[in-house]
Amino acid sequence: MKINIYQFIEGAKKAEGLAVIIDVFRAFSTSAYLFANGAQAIYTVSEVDEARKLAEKIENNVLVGERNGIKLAGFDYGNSPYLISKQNFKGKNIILTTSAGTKGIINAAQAEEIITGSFVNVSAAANYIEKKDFEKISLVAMGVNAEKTAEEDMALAQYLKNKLEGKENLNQEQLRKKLYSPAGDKFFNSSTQSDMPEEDFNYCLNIDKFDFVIKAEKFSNEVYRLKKVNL
Ligand SMILES: O=C(O)[C@H](CS(=O)(=O)O)OP(=O)(O)O
Repeated sequence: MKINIYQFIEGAKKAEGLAVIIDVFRAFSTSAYLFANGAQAIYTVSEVDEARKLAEKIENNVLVGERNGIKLAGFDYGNSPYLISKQNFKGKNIILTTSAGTKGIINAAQAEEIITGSFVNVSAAANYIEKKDFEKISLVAMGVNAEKTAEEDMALAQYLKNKLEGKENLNQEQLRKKLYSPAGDKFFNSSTQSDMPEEDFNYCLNIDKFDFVIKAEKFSNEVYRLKKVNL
């Protein structure tokens, strides 16, 4: 198995074999909490207008999304795993657009298969990858706004690579210490607590809270559908 680590949209475009699109803070941590709280499917789109248009076609939908971390006007929820974890989404179809994570999925069209990457289900992803036995694994760290390295996304890429290669990893305490600052700074700003609450930091770094994988499948040219895969 050959494992490559890529970054940003260009990295997603290069992804081959099995692609893991990584967004720890926060899109794919939030996605896991959405599925854990009953979401039926998550439709990911790049652009805000596309999300609004899709909402006219998909029944029983809930609009979730942000730009610069702040909930979008007219959307039901922002991208906070903590706030999402307080709601029941049983049977709901989520329409999700975020600054980095959802764009990565749309751009990984050359990959044979796409799953999401976050700490909350990293061991499930590793087990899934081992079972699937692809020759090429592409780990794509989406970064901040898909254009600047995010330490937490690179940390997940390295953690997953280490796991697949049977190497030692940081424990939860060490990981939280490493990512507290500057990576986690955005969660400790008193003026943005309603969009990026401090609880999000630990919610995103709760290693292996969930034992399912999130797989992305093409729904239409501009839309991928995420589904929960139990191992
Ligand atoms: O909502 C988030 O935390 C981020 C905002 S940004 O990329 O850091 O500007 O969006 P995400 O797509 O979850 O990385």
